[in-house]
Parts: sequence; structure tokens; C-alpha cells
Amino acid sequence: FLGPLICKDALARGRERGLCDPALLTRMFEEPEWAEAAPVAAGLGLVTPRPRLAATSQVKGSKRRQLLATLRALEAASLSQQPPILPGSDSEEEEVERKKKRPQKTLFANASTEVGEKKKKKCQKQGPPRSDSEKEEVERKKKCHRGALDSDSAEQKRKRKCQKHAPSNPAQHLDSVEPTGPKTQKSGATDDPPMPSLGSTSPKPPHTLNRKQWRNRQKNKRRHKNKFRPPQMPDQSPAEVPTEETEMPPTPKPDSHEARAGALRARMAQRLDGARFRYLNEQLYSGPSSTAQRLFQEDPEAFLLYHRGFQNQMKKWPLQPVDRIARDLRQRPASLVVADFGCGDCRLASSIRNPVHCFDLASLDPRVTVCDMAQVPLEDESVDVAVFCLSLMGTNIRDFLEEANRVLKPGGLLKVAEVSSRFEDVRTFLQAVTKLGFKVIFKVLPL
Ligand SMILES: C[S@@+](CC[C@H](N)C(=O)[O-])C[C@H]1O[C@@H](n2cnc3c(N)ncnc32)[C@H](O)[C@@H]1O
Repeated sequence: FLGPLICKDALARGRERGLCDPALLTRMFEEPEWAEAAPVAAGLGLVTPRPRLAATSQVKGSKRRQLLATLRALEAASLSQQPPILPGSDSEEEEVERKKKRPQKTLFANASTEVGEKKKKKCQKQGPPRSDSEKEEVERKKKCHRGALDSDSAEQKRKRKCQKHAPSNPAQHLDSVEPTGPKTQKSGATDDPPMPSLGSTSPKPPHTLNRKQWRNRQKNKRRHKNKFRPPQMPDQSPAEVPTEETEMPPTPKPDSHEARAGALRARMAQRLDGARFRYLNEQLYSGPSSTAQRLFQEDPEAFLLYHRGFQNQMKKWPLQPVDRIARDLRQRPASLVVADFGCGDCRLASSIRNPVHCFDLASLDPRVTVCDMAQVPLEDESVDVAVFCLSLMGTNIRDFLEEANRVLKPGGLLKVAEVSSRFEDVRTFLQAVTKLGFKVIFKVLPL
């Protein structure tokens, strides 16, 4: 920053023109990283997610194809075996019939075909020798079923989970558990004969294979959903897998996805604000102050946006020029009247005890007098200190300096703070200011 303190020379108030050429001034805020920020953000936001989505859908597609192939193989195996059903065989159909007698367990068992399979296998291992009596068979199966349930705590947990979710879609469970009505070995053998499980050798009538197919299909659907279907990216309609929707617990993935999306949106919004700030900044520097005044009058939002961007930039600076000016002024009498040209949010007025006239193109604070600082509503020779802190914008800065010269008392102080890149040649600028009637007391470069 350049911080010249320029003392007004009362004898040199001739206001010689043409010596403070705006062409000598370059623009603020042209640091390369500012210009590069927006493209970097666009790359992050638009390019990155695409390959990730494509890869996910490919994996899902291949897994689904694998599952379908497995399903077809299972169905083909069942059809080709067509084992004869034996009285008292421990088939899945019988398992279903037992489940029907105990509604809660039935709900569980049918909510998870995988669990049903495990139970059936345990029954086959643990169950007593088969009896010719249907009653004994039923009793044996009940015992077996209970034993399986008691011995597998993980299974019970799953059961409870399924029972918990069951009411959310009772129709599905009803359809799954009791497609043919009440369950007994007899009824299963007549109306809807039991089907052999995958590992079972129990003979089954051919016409019951459809049921087996149906069960396998349900099981594979559940497996597919539980293992491969991320909840945040459903690829099946609810009608296809109604129970799975209730079985799937919310995972942190959707939340983190939402959080990432939110953060990305915030970043993009911030980048967009930055781009709009740079655009407005360019407008302020590249035209006369009257154009800037019109811009903010027609679009007050633009002024807010400009200052939001300015504040964001200021946060990155190690030193706020306005704070440096305030510090200097605090070492002077508080009775000095100050005029802050381009005051922004009145930070200077808030930092010192002096009376401060605040001027800006729009108002961020009640203390601001909205005007073009090329013409401020002050009497000639009415202020002790005129301040331009990062506000020498526009192509008519000579007008601003002449206005400051007008309102300053003889011997008053003109304080200017600018980024050094604003000036193509600082010495030339100071010479021009001198010819306007000021005497350079000191300058700090950089600040
Ligand atoms: C970069 S900001 C600096 C604000 C404040 N001086 C600071 O240092 O925090 C520049 C300010 O000058 C104001 N400004 C620029 N040209 C102006 C003009 N012709 N008349 C009044 N204010 C102007 C802008 O609106 C803006 O608020």
C-alpha cells in the first residue's frame, strides 16, 4: 500500500489541471489468484462428480447381472431336480407353514429369506428322526424352529429388525407368508405343495416349483438390495422391492453426500460472488464515477455484493489500510473534522473519536451521505482531514482530489491509501497531486 500524507498548501490552490492523469493509475484487485479462482471452482464442481456416478452405475449394473445369472442358475437347478416330496420332509414350504402358526416369527422369517434358509438348515441338522405321524412331524419342526431361533442370536436380532419393519408394509408380508392360506403339511402338499430348499433333497411335486422360484426371486431381490443398492441412489421402483425400503437403515452416506453437496454449493456460491465482485470492481475503475453511481442506484444489491466481496478480500490482508489511517488519526486531536471519501461501511468513523463526514455511492450505514464524492455536500475549507482509503476509483480521480482540496482547510491533511499496483508510477502521481496544491509530507511504500 501506498500511504502518502499530503499537506495542503494554501498558496498553491490554483488547482492546476491536467497534472493528475487517470491514465497513470492502474486498477486494484488484479492479483492473478483472483482471476484464476473461478475456473478452478468450475472444474471442481462440474467435472469431478461425473466419473464417480458413471462408475457407480457400472458396478451396480454388473452386480445386478451377476445376481440375475445366479438366480437363473438356481431356478434351472430346481427345475431339473424336481425331487419327489416325502411325507414329513423339512422343506421351505413346511417352514412357511410353521411360520404361519406363529405370526411374529413368520413376519421375520419372510422378511428375510436368507434367515429362513439358515433356519431350515439348522432344522435339518438338529431335528429328530422323521416320524410318520403328521402331528409328531409338526411338533418336531416347531422344536427345531425354536432351537434354531434360540441358538442364533444374530438371527434373532435380524428377526426383531424385520418384525420392527414389518408393519410398514404388511401387505408384502402377507403375500409372502401366506400365498396359499393356512399352513399344515397337508395343506401345503395339496393346495401349494412344499418346495425343496436349495440344499434339500426332499422330493417335491413339479407344480410347486413356481413357488420355489418365487421365493428364490424374493430372496435374491433382498440380497441384491441389501448388498448392492445404496439407499441414496435407488435404481428399483418401490413396487419391485417394497419390503427392502423399510429394511434399509439410513446410512451416513446420504448425509455425507448432502453435506458434500451443500459445501460444494456454498463454495460455488462464494466463487460466483467473487466473480461478480471482480466484475463490479472492474466497472468502478473503468468508467467515470457518474456511471458507478448509476450502477448502484439501479441495482442496490450490487453494492451489497461488492462490499461482501471486498470484505472477503480484506480478511486475507495482513493489515487493513483503514486501520492504519485510524491509528494515525488517533494520535492527533479528536477535534479534527474528518471527511471520509468512499467510506464503505464507516469503519474509519467507528474507529476514531473525531467527527467524520462519510461519503459513498450507496449506504451501508446510517452515517453515510450517499453521493458521488466528486461533489460532496460540504462547505469550502470546512474539514481538517480528507481521507481516500482504497477509494480512488473511476477515471475521474482528479475530480475527487480537487473536491478534497476544496473542502480542506488551509494546512489540512489529505490521506490516501491505495494498493501500489494502482499506480503505474507513484512519483508521477505525487507530482500531479503536488501541482493540485498539495505538499507531500511523507509517503510509506509499501505500507
Ligand atoms: C474499496 S472500498 C473501500 C471502503 C473503505 N474506505 C475501506 O477502506 O474500508 C471503496 C469505496 O469507495 C466507494 N466509491 C468509489 N467511488 C466513489 C465515488 N465516486 N463516490 C463515492 N464513493 C465512491 C465505493 O463505493 C466503495 O464503497
